[in-house]
Amino acid sequence: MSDTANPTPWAEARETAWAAGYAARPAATELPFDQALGSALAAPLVAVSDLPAFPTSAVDGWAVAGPGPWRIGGAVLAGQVPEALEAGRAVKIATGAQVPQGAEGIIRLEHSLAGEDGLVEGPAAPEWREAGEEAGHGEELLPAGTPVTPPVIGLAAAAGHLTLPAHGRPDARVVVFGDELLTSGVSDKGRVRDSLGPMVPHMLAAAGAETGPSLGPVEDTLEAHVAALREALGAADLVCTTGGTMVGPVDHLHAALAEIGAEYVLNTVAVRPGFPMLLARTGNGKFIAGLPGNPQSAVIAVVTVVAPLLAGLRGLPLPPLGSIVLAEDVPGRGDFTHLALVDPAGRRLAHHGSAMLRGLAGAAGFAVVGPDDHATAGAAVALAHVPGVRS
Ligand SMILES: Nc1nc2c(c(=O)[nH]1)N[C@H]1C(S)=C(S)[C@@H](COP(=O)(O)OP(=O)(O)OC[C@H]3O[C@@H](n4cnc5c(N)ncnc54)[C@H](O)[C@@H]3O)O[C@H]1N2
Ligand code: MOO
Repeated sequence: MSDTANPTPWAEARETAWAAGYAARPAATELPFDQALGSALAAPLVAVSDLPAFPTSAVDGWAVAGPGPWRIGGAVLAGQVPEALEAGRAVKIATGAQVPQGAEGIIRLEHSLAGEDGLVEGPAAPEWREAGEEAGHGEELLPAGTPVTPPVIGLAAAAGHLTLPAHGRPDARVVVFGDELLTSGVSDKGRVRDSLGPMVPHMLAAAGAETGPSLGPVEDTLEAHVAALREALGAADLVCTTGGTMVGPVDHLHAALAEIGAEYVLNTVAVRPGFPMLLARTGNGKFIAGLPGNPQSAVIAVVTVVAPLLAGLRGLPLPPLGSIVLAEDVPGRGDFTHLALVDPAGRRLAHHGSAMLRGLAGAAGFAVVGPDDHATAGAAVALAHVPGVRS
């Protein structure tokens, strides 16, 4: 818990948001692969058969038994169960086919000489994968806690599974506040285009949430804010609001949170930009992340609060920070953390004002300059990734 006079240090805010999500993560259930993707294994992954389940040819060739030359008889294709091979016999075998019992070697097709006399010759070697070579039946393949990535799904399928024990994907919705916002056309006469409504849902999806189109812009009255929050919370585990985090004449977020009985997990963070962000929890355990209205500050709130919270809700560890070598000096921001936009070469981007998205659109992420620090060219500093932005 914090108050605006006592903002939470940035690193602590990430951990607090993650811990709140982890404590509230749904019970693990057996989920189809596509729903388990992006979560963490809630139990070890175990092989349901030997892997491979039978000796499997690694090449296209001739399986042979006994001393050569060998008399050719038949073929064994992938998917078939071959008969045992007698000494002096050769059978054509495909890569991936089950090796017949009694086979002592396989001659690669390109190394073989098959004559019109029905005999084949060539160097025979045990070019197959033994049953259980990769894993034995019942063996633990991966420990609980392993992030479910596409290769984990492939391995699970190979090992005989149809589902994985994992934490389901949280539902998240964006609610955009602000009478001044337009959803089409160009900014003019005091009205500006809503840039957060079209952008933030994609970041939530990249951070592991199930999401849909943003709601709003919501009228700048307390009643409309409360109604929009209630509507979004009816369908979501996490509601991300944009704007209204400060104390301007039409900033109703704090009053709306009080009205619905939500309690702060975090209220302001010692970071620039992004200071007025917040995280609150409702009486029935749902979350509201208040993203500041300035677009870059809103993204910093996604990085600081929302991505760690979603990781916790999926049973994953706190998203790790990367690292980047700076190509130029980056000043600190006093006793606040400074999140500075840098490109992949470690150069600061122009157009990095908190109301701007131009720098962010070309960035590798945010270089982290800690409180009371000043980072110099050549220094390696932490890099905070933006969900959906590869770096
Ligand atoms: N007296 C003070 N005023 C402000 C302070 C402060 O410390 N004292 N902090 C500034 C900081 S830092 C930020 S960040 C903003 C946060 O304001 P709110 O979260 O209340 O956001 P709004 O006032 O609603 O909007 C701010 C700004 O962002 C534009 N905006 C809002 N939503 C969108 C959107 N969806 N798409 C595009 N642009 C958006 C809005 O038009 C405003 O220009 O407060 C400062 N003020
Ligand atoms: O912190 Mo505000 O979020 O600087 O623009």
